[in-house]
Amino acid sequence: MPETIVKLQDVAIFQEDNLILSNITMKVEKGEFVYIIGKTGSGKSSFMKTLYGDLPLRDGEGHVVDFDLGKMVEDDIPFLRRKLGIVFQDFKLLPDRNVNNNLKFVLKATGWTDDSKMAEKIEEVLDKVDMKTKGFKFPHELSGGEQQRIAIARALLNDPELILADEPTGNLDPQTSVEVMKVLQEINKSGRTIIMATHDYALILKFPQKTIKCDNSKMFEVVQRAV
Ligand SMILES: Nc1ncnc2c1ncn2[C@@H]1O[C@H](COP(=O)(O)OP(=O)(O)OP(=O)(O)O)[C@@H](O)[C@H]1O
Repeated sequence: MPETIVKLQDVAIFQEDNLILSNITMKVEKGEFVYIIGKTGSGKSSFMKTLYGDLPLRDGEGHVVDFDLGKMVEDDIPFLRRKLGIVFQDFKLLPDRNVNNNLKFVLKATGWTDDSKMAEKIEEVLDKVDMKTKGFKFPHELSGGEQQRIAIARALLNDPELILADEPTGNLDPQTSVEVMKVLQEINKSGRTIIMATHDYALILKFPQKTIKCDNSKMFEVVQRAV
């Protein structure tokens, strides 16, 4: 039996009073890799924000991992986020501390206390993104692609059931984008579910996966060649 990670039924998404997307009905099963595409302003980020609880669900039914978005209150949001790994276009690393301490900060904030277990986990996630030797570097000492790998490592810290990546290659050159995509693909192959918003169509063609388009306030699956 497939395990459903995201289930939306007749969802409408608003920014303030503006309807951004409507009639969204979809399921994402465990292990899937799904692209969300669409032109600027079509609602990709609003969709992602709804999934990670940054935009409240006002209309329809939505389940993300084992959270009912419609019943969630403010205090539930951190618990939802612990089940998610979120990756942004602009990396969002803390500039005042090195990679190890960026990762340790997240572990501590999510309840980890044992120093040796934290060190072990940090080594494990850095290894997954091929950055094991860069733990003592500060963010400004890393390239954009390396910073994004660290951001992906950070997203893996709490073994998330779902990774939400909003334009993860938006600030990267084409070659570095491909390298970051390979990392995401490896992570997906190890069984993790990934939803990635992007407008990089070249990347989608290179790494074809299920693709859902936001257009004219609607979301629908597209076949690759019609992208
Ligand atoms: N915080 C906000 N308050 C009000 N309106 C917003 C807010 N954020 C986004 N919007 C509006 O919602 C619509 C969808 O924006 P969204 O950021 O979801 O699109 P997007 O597809 O992610 O675009 P991009 O590719 O440029 O990131 C746009 O019309 C935008 O102006």
